[in-house]
Amino acid sequence: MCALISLRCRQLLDHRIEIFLALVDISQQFSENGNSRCCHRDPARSLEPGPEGPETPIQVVLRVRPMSAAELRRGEQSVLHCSGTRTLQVRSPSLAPDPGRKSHPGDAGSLSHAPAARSFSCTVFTFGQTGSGKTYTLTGPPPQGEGVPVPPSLAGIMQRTFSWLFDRVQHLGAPVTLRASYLEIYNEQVRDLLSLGSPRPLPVRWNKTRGFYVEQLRVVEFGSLEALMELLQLGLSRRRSSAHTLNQASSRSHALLTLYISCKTAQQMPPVGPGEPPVGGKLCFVDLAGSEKVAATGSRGELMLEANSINRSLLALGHCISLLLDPQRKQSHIPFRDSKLTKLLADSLGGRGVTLMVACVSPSAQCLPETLSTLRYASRAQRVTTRPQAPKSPVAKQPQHLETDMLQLQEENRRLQFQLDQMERKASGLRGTQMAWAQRNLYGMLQEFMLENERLRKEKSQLQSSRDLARNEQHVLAQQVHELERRLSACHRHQPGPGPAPLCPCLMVPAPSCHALPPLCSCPWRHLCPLCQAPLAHWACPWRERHLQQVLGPEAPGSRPLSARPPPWAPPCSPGSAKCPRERSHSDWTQTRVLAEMLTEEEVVPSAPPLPAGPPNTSPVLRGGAGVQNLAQRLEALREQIGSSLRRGRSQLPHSEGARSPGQVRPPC
Ligand SMILES: Nc1ncnc2c1ncn2[C@@H]1O[C@H](COP(=O)(O)OP(=O)(O)OP(=O)(O)O)[C@@H](O)[C@H]1O
Repeated sequence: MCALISLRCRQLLDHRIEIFLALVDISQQFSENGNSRCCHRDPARSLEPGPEGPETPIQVVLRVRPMSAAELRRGEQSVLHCSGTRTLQVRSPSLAPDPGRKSHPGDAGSLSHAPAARSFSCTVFTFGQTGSGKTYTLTGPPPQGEGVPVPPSLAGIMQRTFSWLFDRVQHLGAPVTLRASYLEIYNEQVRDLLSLGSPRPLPVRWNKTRGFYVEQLRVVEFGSLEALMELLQLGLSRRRSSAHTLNQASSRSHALLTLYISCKTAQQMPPVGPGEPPVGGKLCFVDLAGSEKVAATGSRGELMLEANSINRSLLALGHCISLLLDPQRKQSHIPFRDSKLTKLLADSLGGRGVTLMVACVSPSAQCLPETLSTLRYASRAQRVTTRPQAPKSPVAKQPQHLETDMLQLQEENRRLQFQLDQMERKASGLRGTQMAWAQRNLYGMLQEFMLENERLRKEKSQLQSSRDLARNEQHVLAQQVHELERRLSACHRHQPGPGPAPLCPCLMVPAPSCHALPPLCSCPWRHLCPLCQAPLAHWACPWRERHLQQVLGPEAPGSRPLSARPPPWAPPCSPGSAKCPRERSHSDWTQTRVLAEMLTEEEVVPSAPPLPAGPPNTSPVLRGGAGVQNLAQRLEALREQIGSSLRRGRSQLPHSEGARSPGQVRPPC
């Protein structure tokens, strides 16, 4: 026997445990043992851990068991020969006359193992014809009797891995929790091999975080190698097996033993629901039941039904593998739901784990067709790639993911329903035990659909209620904002005034009505005298009265009562005013101010009269977009105009006022 794998644990920065799956030189291990052979490619590249993340091919190795006593008794010949570590030779008169020929191109010879991969989730599974040595490879020979230990050289992969693991955990020094679960898939039903009572069928469920998992599966914590070995023996003793022509102790079920390795400290572990395995490293050993030709094994009745179920699930597995090989199909749907086996291996085959497959074959000439079929299977499987990733902690689901998941599940349900209908039609032609078996299976599937739908409905209602909550929260927030705004404006209203309003220096009206409305104040001379440019804050223009008369003519501030004057914030010339020869639109004026404020983000106080009347402006005043761009151009033009008009005004306002006629300095309006 050999040690195909060894495990290494190490503490990660994020305080979880990572498992390294290190493939060791299998050929050496096998030749040490001497009673079996293995072929693989490139054994030298074995111990270096590979990079995490990129696609990693499934590792496939081949094991050829020695001829059994029964085969020798029957006078069968051995037709398989390993030459070196890379080539399997087949000597079969029926196949080809050339004794040195490879079994077929690219099969055993191309069974390779790449540099070791590492991941949290590792799977080792054995497959091959019935009696080819799968169980033996994983668990070694059965104990010869009470208290007679199996020699370490004959121990199976599992026992070797267990002792290596304990060794490493002790050296690691960190507190580590080790747990195990052990189940079998018998006649498409999952049974817990570690259950306290008698094993009963358990449902397989799916969720985003865990993928497929078995509900209510017992996960047992263990602290010593002996305890783990006991769990293994307990499971092995409960597993279904029967005798047939090719194997006296043939396993009638697929068995999955899973070890969960996680950090012990509570704060380093995400919360785990009752019965859920902990998050962390995972190592799964899968002993597939052997494919069998019912005619060759002589199976009848119950045995035949078992064989059919085994073959069917192996077929589903093969189907998934071939789809996974196709890069285009890989992106689309892989029918992992077609059987319990493919569901539970979905993660290993198409997911985030590292997988090692051990193809087991018998060297007997009688088994050659099955051997070749196993080799083809292996050859295909080794081209399947996975992308190793650390499992994520079970965080709260994102609603949008939840919705997508639900849609996917519903789609699957529809498809499965269709299959179920078809099967039901087929089953109607069956009789007796076959009918009973078919009914049992159909009923199981139906039950699963119902449970899954129930779960879907629950998740949907959860999603709905979380949305309602969000909406309510939004509503409450809006109300709070509204209330705050209301209070703020009330505060402003009740603020004490600044005292008696000063008079507007230009029009001599009380300032509140003019200056208290700065954004809309249209008083054109609020800051600068339009004639001499003196700042209004220091209104000291010696010609003030005359300027005002010049600007306003007979409408000068002192010539009529305040009440009769136009409001100071109105544009100097009202729209449509007959007195204004160059009429400007009031809206132009306002528009320009709004725009200027918008562009400069400051209060804009006009420093000159509004625009001369031009073609009607149709562009709307918009915050942004083409309208704003047009207006910005117009504003620029306006500035130009104001500048030139001011320059002109200044040049016409020399310090000797006698050089000027009154009409000359009158602003445009
Ligand atoms: N490497 C080996 N050395 C010696 N004997 C072996 C070896 N491999 C298998 N055998 C023997 O071959 C027989 C069949 O092995 P095993 O039960 O492991 O086959 P299997 O593939 O698991 O069959 P099944 O699919 O029917 O369960 C057993 O008697 C076992 O002891």
